[in-house]
Order: sequence, then C-alpha cells, then structure tokens
Amino acid sequence: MSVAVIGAGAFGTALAVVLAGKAPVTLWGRDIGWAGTRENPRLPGIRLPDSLRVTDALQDCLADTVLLALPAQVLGGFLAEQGQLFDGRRLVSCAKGIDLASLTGPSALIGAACPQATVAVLTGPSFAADIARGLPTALTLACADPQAAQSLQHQLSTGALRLYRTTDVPGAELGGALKNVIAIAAGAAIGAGYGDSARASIVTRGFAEMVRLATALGARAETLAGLSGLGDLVLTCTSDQSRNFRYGLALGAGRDFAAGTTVEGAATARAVTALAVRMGIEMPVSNLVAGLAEGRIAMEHALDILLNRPLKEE
Ligand SMILES: NC(=O)c1ccc[n+]([C@@H]2O[C@H](COP(=O)([O-])OP(=O)(O)OC[C@H]3O[C@@H](n4cnc5c(N)ncnc54)[C@H](O)[C@@H]3O)[C@@H](O)[C@H]2O)c1
Ligand SMILES: O=P(O)(O)OC[C@H](O)CO
Repeated sequence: MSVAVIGAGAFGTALAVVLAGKAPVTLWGRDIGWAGTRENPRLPGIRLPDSLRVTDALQDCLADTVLLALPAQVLGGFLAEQGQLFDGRRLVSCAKGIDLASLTGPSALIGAACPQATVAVLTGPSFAADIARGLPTALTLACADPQAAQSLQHQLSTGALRLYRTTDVPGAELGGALKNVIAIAAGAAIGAGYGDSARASIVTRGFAEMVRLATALGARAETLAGLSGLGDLVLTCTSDQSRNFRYGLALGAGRDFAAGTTVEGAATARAVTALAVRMGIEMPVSNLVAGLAEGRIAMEHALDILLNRPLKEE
C-alpha cells in the first residue's frame, strides 16, 4: 500500500525517510527548493533515500494512506482548501496541538473536511532527528475503527519504529497536544533558575491537569498514562531537543526565541484556556503558559501565581 506525507517539515520528512524503506512514499511540501540536494534543511544531516519522491503537487499524493504532518494551526486552512482531494482515504494526523479557531484537535478538523475518510492519529515520544537516524522509537497509533488501527499499525511500523495501537483517539491526540503546554512551563522553570524539584512539580501537576481536561473531553485516563501522554510529557519536559521546552527556557531566562520556530504549545495553551473556561475545569499551569506566551503575565509574577493558590488535597 502506498503512503503520502503532507508537510515536508522535520517530522513529515523523518517519517517519509523511514517509511520509504518499506513502501512507495511521496513527500509533499509547499516549498521544496532544497529537493535536488536530497537533504531537507529542516532535518540536517539526513540524506533522503533515492526511492523517496518529493513533490509540490498534491495530485501526486493520492495514496491509500496519507500522513498529515503540518503544524496544528495550519491544518484547518489546508483542509478547507484541499480536503476534498483526500476524502475517502486513510488520513493520519501527526500534528500535536489544539486548533485555536475551532478549539478542536486535528482529528476533528480532518473528520469535518473529509467525512468519508478513516481518521487516525500518530503520536508519542519522538524527535524527528531520532526517527530519521533509525533510533528505536515507540509511538501510539489511534483509530476508532479497530481493524483500521491494526492495519495502520502494521503499515507504519518499521524495525526501529514500533507502533502500539488504541481506539482512544481523543486520549492519544490530547496527550500529544497538552504535553507541549506543560513542556513550556517546565522549560520556563529551568530557564528562571527554579531548579529540578520545581520542574518535577510542574510535570506532575501538569499531568494532573492534562488528565482532568482530556477525560472531560472523552479520553480514557489510561491512555494519558501511556506513550502519547506521560511518555511524551517526560520526553518533552526533559530534553533540549524539544522546541517547546527551549521556548520555555527562553521565556524563563528573559531571552528572545527564534521567530518562525514551530512551538505548538504556545497557541495550544490559549486554546486550552478557552476550553477550560467553557468547561469549568481548573488548568493553572496551562493558564500561566497562555499568559506568558501572550505577554499578559510577566515571568517574575508567574511563580507567585502558582505558589499563592489555595492549599488543597493532591
Ligand atoms: N519535529 C519533531 O520532532 C516532531 C515530532 C513529533 C511530532 N511533531 C509534530 O509534527 C507537526 C509538524 O512539526 P514539524 O517539526 O515537522 O515542523 P517544522 O517546523 O519542521 O515544519 C513545518 C512545515 O510546515 C510547513 N507549513 C507551514 N505553514 C504551511 C501552510 N500554510 N501550508 C503548507 N505547509 C505549511 C512549513 O513549510 C514546514 O515545512 C507539529 O504538530 C509537531 O508537534 C514534530
Ligand atoms: O520539538 P517539540 O517540542 O515540538 O517536540 C517534538 C515531539 O513532539 C516530541 O515528542
């Protein structure tokens, strides 16, 4: 079965590189001026296999299985313009975020634009550079249809990339989106010099609020405790490879951060704040990240806001 990957960023390119070892793969990007060099500047040091076709024509991408690896805030606009091309196929979201315009995750955006499609989510702890280098990685493949989940699990697993499957689409998707928000807070704590103990508190209390919101939105708590939730939270809150963590570091230290870097947690924090208000759920860490990212809250006040909350049961 053929595979197409929409979005030639770091993650889409990494997935295309490893999947090209077992099936015909086409990688679509809007700007592929680099394609002749067989190396994507977003994934430096990785040579694209000769079998991988790179294109800027969406008509080349009408494969059985299409991986959507665009940033979450871009996906809705892309689907509004191009979604009809892909309806009826197996569409796998690889984005980790909540769409600010609709306050929904990528799977709902795909389902709305492509009502005949089989919608799945690929998520979990993984840096593009690790996957592309063939390092061992375990991810979650979520699809409400158990047979499709099993089929996609086999199609998209490789020797080093091991997929676990679940039918809990909201759980897998929300874990991946919400952990980015908490990673910004963890980075800010380290950047501000609050230390590793403070980071551990943020990760743990952050996980508690991830579970609160996700279960209220229909996720299963055990999914949040798996690769797509806790697993990815741990990775993203502890590694300098993470852009969300590094963005938090810069916020905490009062440094500028490279404009144009994909930092999904910043917009998702604002979406989470809006959802939490709508649903009456307490999300103090996420609210703080939204305030920091919007410039409404200064870093020197952030700690007081958390420490001055009423004392309560864990
Ligand atoms: N990089 C990773 O390690 C990694 C790992 C797991 C998941 N993800 C997720 O994958 C998604 C994509 O991240 P990335 O790291 O590949 O980002 P990236 O910054 O490397 O690339 C983003 C890509 O999106 C393209 N793009 C931006 N706006 C567009 C538009 N309007 N139309 C078409 N293309 C557009 C850019 O040209 C670029 O190729 C994110 O949701 C991220 O959370 C990334
Ligand atoms: O670089 P980040 O922060 O977008 O994280 C990449 C992946 O989501 C880690 O699993």
